Amino acid sequence: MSSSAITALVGVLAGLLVIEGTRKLRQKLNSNRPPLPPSPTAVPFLGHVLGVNRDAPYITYAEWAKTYGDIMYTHLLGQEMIVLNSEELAIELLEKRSHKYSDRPAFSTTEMFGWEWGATLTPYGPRFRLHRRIYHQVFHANAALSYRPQQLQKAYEMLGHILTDPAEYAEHFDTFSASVVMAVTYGYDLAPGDTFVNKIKRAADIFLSVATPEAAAVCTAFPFLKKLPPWFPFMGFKYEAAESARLASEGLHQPYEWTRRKFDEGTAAPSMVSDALTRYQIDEDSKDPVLVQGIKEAAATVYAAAVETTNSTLLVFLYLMQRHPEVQVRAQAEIDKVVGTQRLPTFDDKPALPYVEAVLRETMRWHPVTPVGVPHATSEDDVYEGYYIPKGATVMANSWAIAHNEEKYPDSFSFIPERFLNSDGTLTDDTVSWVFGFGRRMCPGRHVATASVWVAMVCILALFKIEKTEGSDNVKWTKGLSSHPLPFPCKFIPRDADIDAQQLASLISASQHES
Ligand code: HEM
Repeated sequence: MSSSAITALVGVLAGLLVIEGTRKLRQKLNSNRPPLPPSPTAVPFLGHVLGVNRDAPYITYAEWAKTYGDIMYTHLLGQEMIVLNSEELAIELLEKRSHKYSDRPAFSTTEMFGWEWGATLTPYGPRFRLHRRIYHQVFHANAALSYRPQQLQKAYEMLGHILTDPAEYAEHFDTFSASVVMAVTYGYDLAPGDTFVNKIKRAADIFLSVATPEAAAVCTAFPFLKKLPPWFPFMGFKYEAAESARLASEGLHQPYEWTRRKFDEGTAAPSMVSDALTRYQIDEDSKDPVLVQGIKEAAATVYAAAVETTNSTLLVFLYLMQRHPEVQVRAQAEIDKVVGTQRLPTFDDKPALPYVEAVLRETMRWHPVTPVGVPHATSEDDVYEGYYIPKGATVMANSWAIAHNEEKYPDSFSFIPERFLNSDGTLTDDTVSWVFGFGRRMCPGRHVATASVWVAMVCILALFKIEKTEGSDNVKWTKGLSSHPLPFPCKFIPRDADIDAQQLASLISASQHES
């Protein structure tokens, strides 16, 4: 649903909200509870819908924090929201009181788009615990080490694709991110152009671009909208919802069934799904349908949660590199000293490359690709520092505001990897873990994610110099829950002018011998 459609809908239907808003307000005035957190002035009953920058709400919230403080209350068409604008507060509530703050808001559009099974959206309860158990078993820090050979292999393949076809780098990033995820989740070896994952990708793309929180808020406030046909004015998004629902259902079952077949034949490569089938001794799906459904849900969610975020981080990295040749020079000097020029980097080099790690951390800090994280929700009422936090409120930790906390990150809009280095060149303790969220919902794939982004970055820096070209300064950024630059023109110049596919193959072979 477009922004103008939402605004028009809001205008037409505002009157209905007045009745509902009056009822809620009366209820609130009558109770003896403590005050809500500070809040900007709202349009009566519509809330803050008109004051929030819809393309980048996190910027509005960070601005408001200067006046109202780090904890704020807002509401959007009756949906109450608490915005946390500091890392300390997010830890205080989302981690230390995680038993109350680990639910997810019930987006009324989720089911319409066919994503009601998504682990990222699951309410805090038994299904959530099953998903998290499966994730923990396969993605905890030590388990994540076992995926490094696949990650390295896929990064080397990506270098070959960029070398032969640099203009299509965004597609190569995507293939890299998707192929790591498919290997890790299903043991599936994805080739470029492979259509196996297109369904879940398309379903995730539709959901992320169309099922915005604003569309959800409108449908929640006016449930009858869900019943209107797609040809009804402003309801065009329902065509996309129907397509998303069909694709999401196929994406939920088909990749699982592929791995199940391989598992039964005894030819399945190690993966999250085959690990779960072995661990829970599921020799037949009918033996424990609830568990099998949980495995399918956890696995299919990984694709949606991992590909876009990994890919987005690589696009931010590229954007920063073409603007900061001095950072490339320093990183490449470090790589050349440790790795040399007769092979490519491997994970064994990681501890000896602190500057490259600092570039990774500064990239994730400079522009968090999920700027308001993924919203949590409260499952109970709470009181914090005298403020009332209602049950059912959406709670957002504003990563954007955390990234731009000038006390912790001075000159925060500048890209300065050195901020993560001590004076002796070793790394500081700040791993920017907050970009992966907080508490019981914190990203379970963070160890896999940082390894994927690190290996892709270090390999690109080892082989190429990235330069601006015409159009490089005209970069557009995506809007919504996930934020990253849209592909922009830039040059990948091989650092060794003579390198060709054959020489790259020799470098790869020397590196594999080394690792
Ligand atoms: C740079 C890449 C990534 C970033 C920035 C990122 C960030 C996040 C964030 C902010 C959340 C929400 C946390 C919260 O609610 O507090 C999340 C959730 C999640 N992430 Fe990631 N993620 C990345 C990559 C991955 C990867 C590679 C995987 C899987 C291998 C993954 C799997 C998940 C899942 C399943 C959830 C939902 C967890 C839940 O709701 O309980 N993510 N991620």
